[in-house]
Amino acid sequence: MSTDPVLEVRNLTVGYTSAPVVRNLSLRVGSGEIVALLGPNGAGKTTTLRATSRLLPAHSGQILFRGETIGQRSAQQVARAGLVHMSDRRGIFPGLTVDEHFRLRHRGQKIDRELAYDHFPALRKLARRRAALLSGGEQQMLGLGRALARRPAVLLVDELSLGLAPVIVKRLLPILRRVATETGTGVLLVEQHVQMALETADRGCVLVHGDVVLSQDAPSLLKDRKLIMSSYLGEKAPGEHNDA
Ligand SMILES: Nc1ncnc2c1ncn2[C@@H]1O[C@H](COP(=O)(O)OP(=O)(O)OP(=O)(O)O)[C@@H](O)[C@H]1O
Repeated sequence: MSTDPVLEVRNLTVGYTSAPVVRNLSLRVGSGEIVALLGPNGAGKTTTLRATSRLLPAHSGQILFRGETIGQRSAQQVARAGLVHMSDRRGIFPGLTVDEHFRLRHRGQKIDRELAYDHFPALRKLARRRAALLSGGEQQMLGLGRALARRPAVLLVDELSLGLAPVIVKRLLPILRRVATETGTGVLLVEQHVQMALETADRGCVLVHGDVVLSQDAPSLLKDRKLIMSSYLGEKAPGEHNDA
């Protein structure tokens, strides 16, 4: 894994009104690195991702993508340049088939359909099925397939696990790991399954009330997972059998 930063967030302050939701947040994602952004509900994780992909204007701070500031660029421009945001809404069109999703351009950008199927071979036999009829896990594969087929330099993933059984998330996260390691894509991952996120990630940041309270390598955070969950995430750590 290289440590070249493909994404750097410096002193980001952002919110929806004059009151910031996230304050002075700084983080770096290296080439081929997965960074998990953890935190309780309402901590500002989604807001951070939205500001990073320019969907939400920052109050202050800098976002650097491949070493260049993107503060003046639109969300569309940064998406085309390779900073891809996979939101919790997944970008699924219920009336379109799987294959149509992979043929459809994304903001004018062609999608590598074969690459999408290579990542998710299970979708080949569902090619003609409309997205509305797919299971939640299959829909997530479709959204992730579309995102990965654009060969992102940086991928922002918001709640891969939303509405899905942990067993499905457990199958999807290794695909992210493989893509990051093999292609150098840097991944910023918001994930509610703390154990699984840290098993996949290289590093983790814990965000509480808009402030980064902890930033460490994933194995160290995993060791202290129970303490972190009770101290920062406002919940008791579930037994291994529940979360693994
Ligand atoms: N569009 C919006 N307008 C106003 N406030 C918002 C908006 N979206 C989010 N917020 C507020 O900003 C704060 C941070 O929300 P955010 O969605 O970033 O948190 P989160 O850490 O992703 O939480 P969760 O884990 O519950 O998804 C919350 O208090 C939320 O109510």
